[in-house]
Amino acid sequence: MTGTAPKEAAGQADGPPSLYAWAGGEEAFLRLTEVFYAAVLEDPVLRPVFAGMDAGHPRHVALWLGEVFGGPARYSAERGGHEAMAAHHVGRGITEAQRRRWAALLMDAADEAGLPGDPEFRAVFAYYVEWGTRMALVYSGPAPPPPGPAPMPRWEWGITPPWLPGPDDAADKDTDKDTDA
Ligand code: HEM
Repeated sequence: MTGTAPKEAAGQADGPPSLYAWAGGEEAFLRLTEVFYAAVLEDPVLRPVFAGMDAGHPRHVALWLGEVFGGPARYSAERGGHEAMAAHHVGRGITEAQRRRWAALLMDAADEAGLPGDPEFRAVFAYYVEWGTRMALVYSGPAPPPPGPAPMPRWEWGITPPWLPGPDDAADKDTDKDTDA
């Protein structure tokens, strides 16, 4: 199923809400990674990679994604931030086939977990997933970037902000009324 963004996330007064709020907050990211890793463990390409994963892994990735998309900095506080996340991928030798399957299953999981299906949200989501999986490939490969503190990636709406009804729409309606009268 594909969801719609909750109305309370609209936040017109202060500009667009964060991607995190638009997605549905902590609960939505926890749902997403739960659905995703259940599929990963059934998948012939990815099962061998994740067979021995930490039981808390889905939750940790939910915290990471939440922080990337503008939520609270919980991955940084609880799991060591970017440096620790990158280190989890070092030496794993992820293949392009595994990367692609990871990205494809996460997109499917976004549908199944009911994340917003609007083109703007999904475009930014896909942008991050493409970038993030390619970075995981680089870190897992033969010449990873040197370890060290690096800023947490933070994703915003960029050139595809969400569509929100604004004051201009209301003004248009008033004008129509005046014309009709
Ligand atoms: C946007 C892309 C990705 C994100 C956001 C991501 C996120 C993460 C995070 C946050 C961790 C550390 C979790 C913790 O703190 O315990 C992690 C670990 C890991 N990641 Fe990724 N990852 C991505 C891509 C990939 C890909 C493409 C693969 C392989 C196909 C992969 C394989 C792994 C593995 C095997 C671990 C260690 C799991 C464990 O033993 O607990 N990741 N990832």
